[in-house]
Amino acid sequence: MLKGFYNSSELDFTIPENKEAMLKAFEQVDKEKGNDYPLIIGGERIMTEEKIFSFSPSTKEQLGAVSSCSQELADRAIRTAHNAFLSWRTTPVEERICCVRRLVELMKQNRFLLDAWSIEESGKNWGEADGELCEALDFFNSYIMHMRELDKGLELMDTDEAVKCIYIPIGVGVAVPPWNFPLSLLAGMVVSAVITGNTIVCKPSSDTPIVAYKFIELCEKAGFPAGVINFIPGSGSVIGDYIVKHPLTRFVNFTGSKEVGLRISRMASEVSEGQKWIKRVVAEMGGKNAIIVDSSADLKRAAAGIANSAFSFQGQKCSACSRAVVLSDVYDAFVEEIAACAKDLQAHQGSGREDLPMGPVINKSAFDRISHYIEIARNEGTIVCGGGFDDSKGFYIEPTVVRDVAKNAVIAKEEIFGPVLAVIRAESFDEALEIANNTEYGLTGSVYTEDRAHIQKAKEEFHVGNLYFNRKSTGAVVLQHPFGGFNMSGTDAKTGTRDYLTNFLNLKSICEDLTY
Ligand SMILES: NC(=O)c1ccc[n+]([C@@H]2O[C@H](COP(=O)([O-])OP(=O)(O)OC[C@H]3O[C@@H](n4cnc5c(N)ncnc54)[C@H](O)[C@@H]3O)[C@@H](O)[C@H]2O)c1
Ligand SMILES: N[C@@H](CCC=O)C(=O)O
Repeated sequence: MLKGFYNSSELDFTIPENKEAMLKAFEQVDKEKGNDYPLIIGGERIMTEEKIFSFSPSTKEQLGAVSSCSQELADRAIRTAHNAFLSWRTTPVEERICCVRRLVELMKQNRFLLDAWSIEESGKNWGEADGELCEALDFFNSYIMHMRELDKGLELMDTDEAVKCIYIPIGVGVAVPPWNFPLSLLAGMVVSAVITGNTIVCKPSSDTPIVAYKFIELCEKAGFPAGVINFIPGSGSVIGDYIVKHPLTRFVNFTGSKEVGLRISRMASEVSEGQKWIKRVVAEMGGKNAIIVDSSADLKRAAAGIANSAFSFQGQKCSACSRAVVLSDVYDAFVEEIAACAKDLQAHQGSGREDLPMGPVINKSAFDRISHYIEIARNEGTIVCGGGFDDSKGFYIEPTVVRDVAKNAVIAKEEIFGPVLAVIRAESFDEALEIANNTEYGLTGSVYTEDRAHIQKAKEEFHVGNLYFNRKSTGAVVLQHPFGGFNMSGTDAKTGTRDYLTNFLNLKSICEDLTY
């Protein structure tokens, strides 16, 4: 069934033409700086008095402003999406797919500009930004393939009656993505909704609204009818609860923190006046991911993989490793290796535009939260590398390695979402597994080992949605490593898969007695 699907390849920025194209895209970003972006409801562009300002985390420079949606306009967006649903739901699947295919082409044509805006707003480096664009393309291509299959309905038993069981769309969805994958996660939410025949109201993160707007503009150009995709940046506290509780909202697709995910889940379970359905919620949330380093592991390889998992994009991936659980007999040797990797990264940190291995964290509030955890770390272990932070020019935090952290320490239990790694000692492989599982989360995990029996044991007992061996815990690739977490990490929706699309579909079983 996967015949014909291929993963998109990331650009090689050592090729001069690619580098030049990227620099040109930054020039274009500079020209566009300071622009004002509207809401888009039913194809209409609406400017509001209230604004959300986007800032570069690398330099603190203001990049532009987007209109901020009120509850009244959010109501209009949901009603508009509801009206658009009445015709979009019966639009043939191949017509919907045509729009998505045009979107794929438009994304490719606008690749450098999308990458550049993503770098500017989120502080990621070039490779991370382009990797994200590839992930978005992979989502689209996988959803095209899955939708064609789903459109055939379920295979049923032969009978004298005419029977079929078909997938039908369910209604208006609300997409609430995070800022850390401002393009791929938002785009995946939008396209999974509309390719299945639903309509969507998208509320981007207030940290990355411009790259979101650029994507929605391409959706319009791709030919999705007005009202099918609506764009309403807004504050979570002003319109967040409102759009979740709205009686015409049929499903909510959320990715973000545990706190907001649980709030959405609670709000969505309450029935509003006039509501005729049980709302569906996809909520992909945080992690406190562990990588186990076994006695038999290649320590250099483990340290390199863990440094990449813990510090790339400044530890701001839900899949990032924030706990290294290391067997006692290799503990000291491993700490030396990981500290050396972190020191090397520390020397290569700068703005997103400089395209270095490490950049800034997203904003002042993240900077304050992470630096607060570093202060806690000083009392909970020994910092062997990093520990410094500086927000004079942008929001920079050094890659920080903390050794001798107890398994129940605060920095071993809470999601920090920054470049801070706790190194925890385990006396046996069984204890290492117990420590790895000892959080409320269950998103990603990895084990570095050459012991087959330990690999087998971890396959059975390491309870995470994405488990890896002898590699980093980040960088899931669509349809190679379907992504989604257990426990408080979320609903395990596994983006990119056929199962994922069924979150947004009903199955209708139809039977006709032919003897009548
Ligand atoms: N599991 C995954 O696949 C995955 C992927 C990326 C990020 N994450 C998690 O996301 C978090 C970081 O992202 P973040 O800081 O954007 O998370 P967040 O929870 O602060 O915000 C996520 C989104 O929710 C919106 N929001 C806030 N309050 C709301 C409300 N009351 N109602 C509706 N929407 C509301 C925000 O504006 C934003 O668009 C981390 O915890 C990270 O682990 C998880
Ligand atoms: N899917 C991404 C993480 C997304 C969350 O931030 C990875 O596998 O690294």
